[in-house]
Amino acid sequence: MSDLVIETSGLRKEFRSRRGVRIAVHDLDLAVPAGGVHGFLGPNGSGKTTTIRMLLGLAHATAGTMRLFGEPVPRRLPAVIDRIGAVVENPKFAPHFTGRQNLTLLARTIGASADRVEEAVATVGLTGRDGDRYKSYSLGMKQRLAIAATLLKRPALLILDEPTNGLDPAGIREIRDTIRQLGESGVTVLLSSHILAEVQQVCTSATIIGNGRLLASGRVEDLLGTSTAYRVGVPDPAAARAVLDGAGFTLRDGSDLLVETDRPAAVTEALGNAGVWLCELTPVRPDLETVFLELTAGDQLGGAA
Ligand SMILES: Nc1ncnc2c1ncn2[C@@H]1O[C@H](COP(=O)(O)OP(=O)(O)OP(=O)(O)O)[C@@H](O)[C@H]1O
Repeated sequence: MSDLVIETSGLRKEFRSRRGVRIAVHDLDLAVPAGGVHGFLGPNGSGKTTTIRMLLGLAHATAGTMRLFGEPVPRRLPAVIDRIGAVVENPKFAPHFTGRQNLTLLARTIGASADRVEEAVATVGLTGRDGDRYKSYSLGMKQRLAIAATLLKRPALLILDEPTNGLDPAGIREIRDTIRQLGESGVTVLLSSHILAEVQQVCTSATIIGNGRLLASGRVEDLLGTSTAYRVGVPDPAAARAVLDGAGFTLRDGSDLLVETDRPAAVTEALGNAGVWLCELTPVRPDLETVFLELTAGDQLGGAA
């Protein structure tokens, strides 16, 4: 029995129109392990929403197979849907009702108890603002209420499609903190986004797609790789540059003095021997954005043909 919460194999989606066939999702093998936050990353138009819509039975797959909690979907979706919460499109809430009233109504509809409303409000950090009318909420609060609504049935899998779209930095941070806490509480979160910096801070694993194709997948640590460059801080960078160059080190172009090496002690030694004293030697790891841009370089907007 697989411990993958989401699994697709050869998943494909073609859109046909008079202009021809557009392949939005291209034989995609997706593997999302249980627990933690899994980033589903790709540029605009790379097929993230289409994939999510297929997983949730909102769009038909042209080919391939999908499993949620080990069950083949869409055929067995009714058996697992109660374990899944999703924010895919803008949810509809009554603008004149408070956040709490909206959640209470929803809880009654799905047969969830009043404690769940309390719990969901607290989890998304809306306690204290849940008595305010929905129409007075900031975009970030609206998005958090949408997440709270999905938590009423205590899902084991939460699928969030671009939850920070249109939010300002404060709103992004609010959602990020909420998502991180959910991941830490044991919920598996699939977080689709094209905003890398923010995703890097919450994801434990990630899948990167471009033009509907899988480009890379794995633990964020592994996707980033290990650092092979160090930032050198010295009072006289020109002198240090000359010393390191003379000692045969590879230096990167740029305003910072960056040296590529797997022997940082040798940098210290070379500079010390020349009487140039370090005040900083910091490993520089590639960030997810760099990895992402390298992987998706050349991808055009829109699906592959
Ligand atoms: N109903 C549709 N008919 C035709 N083409 C579609 C349809 N839905 C999506 N597409 C195309 O499929 C491709 C993938 O779109 P999708 O919305 O899945 O990408 P995305 O990665 O979610 O992008 P974004 O980050 O902009 O939301 C795009 O080229 C899009 O234009």
